[in-house]
Amino acid sequence: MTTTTPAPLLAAEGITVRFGGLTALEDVGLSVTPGSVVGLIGPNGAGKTTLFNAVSGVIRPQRGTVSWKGRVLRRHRPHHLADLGIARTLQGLNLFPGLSALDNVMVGADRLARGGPLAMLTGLGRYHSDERRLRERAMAALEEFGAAHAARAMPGTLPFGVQKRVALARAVVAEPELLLLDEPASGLSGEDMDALAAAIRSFRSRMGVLLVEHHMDLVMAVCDHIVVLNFGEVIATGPPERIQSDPAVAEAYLGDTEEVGADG
Ligand SMILES: Nc1ncnc2c1ncn2[C@@H]1O[C@H](COP(=O)(O)OP(=O)(O)OP(=O)(O)O)[C@@H](O)[C@H]1O
Repeated sequence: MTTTTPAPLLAAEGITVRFGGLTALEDVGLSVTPGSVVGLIGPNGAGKTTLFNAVSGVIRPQRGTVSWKGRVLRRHRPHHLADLGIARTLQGLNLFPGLSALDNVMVGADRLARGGPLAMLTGLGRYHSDERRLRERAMAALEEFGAAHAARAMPGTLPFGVQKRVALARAVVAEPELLLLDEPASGLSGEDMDALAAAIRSFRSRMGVLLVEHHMDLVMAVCDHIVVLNFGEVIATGPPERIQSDPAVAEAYLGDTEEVGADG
């Protein structure tokens, strides 16, 4: 029986990033195929955020390429991601403080709106013809993440865990093909953490996921494939079981505040 690996949605190859004399990444690669959850882990300062930023177009590597569906992205910037079909959540929540939770999610649905974000917010353009559809879709996204009760609330009045659910709803409401998650578990505990794990697992049927995360329980529970960085280089790749028993990974984490196989 032959199995064919699906073509990657996202492929980063040979990424090298230097900040002055410091090499943050040296010849690093990873890929995310449709329906897979890829974890990017490593001790503090390993280069995870730098790679996330290179993939997102926040920084431009000195060497290497980022490809989307086989096409090299030469000058992409973060604001191009939505049009490509890529969504991301950042360590900060980045919710608009003056908009209700529902309106925040509707802004995320902008890719589906013909009127664009400005038209949607100001009532101009085709806002009215699209509004009900978008509102329903945004509400469904809030429901999916257990935050429908917060729809009318301003983000600042909501508990942190609910704000994170709103941010996640905003990221996926436009049905991206790839979701980039930067430390989504930070600041979460208990029920919120379980809900996040369930949500990420459920994404498999709809999109690929790249997860940068310190919380090892979450990484091991939801990832299909893990890439481990240390001092800007890939030191291990593979499924969670293999990573958990890899001596090089254990050694990299020695002395770090995070322990592989334990809570982050
Ligand atoms: N803008 C910058 N200017 C200079 N050095 C930087 C910059 N950004 C990151 N670095 C350095 O690059 C290296 C990799 O940093 P990066 O933030 O990517 O690591 P990380 O794995 O995300 O760490 P953490 O888990 O602590 O967030 C570190 O040595 C860091 O100090």
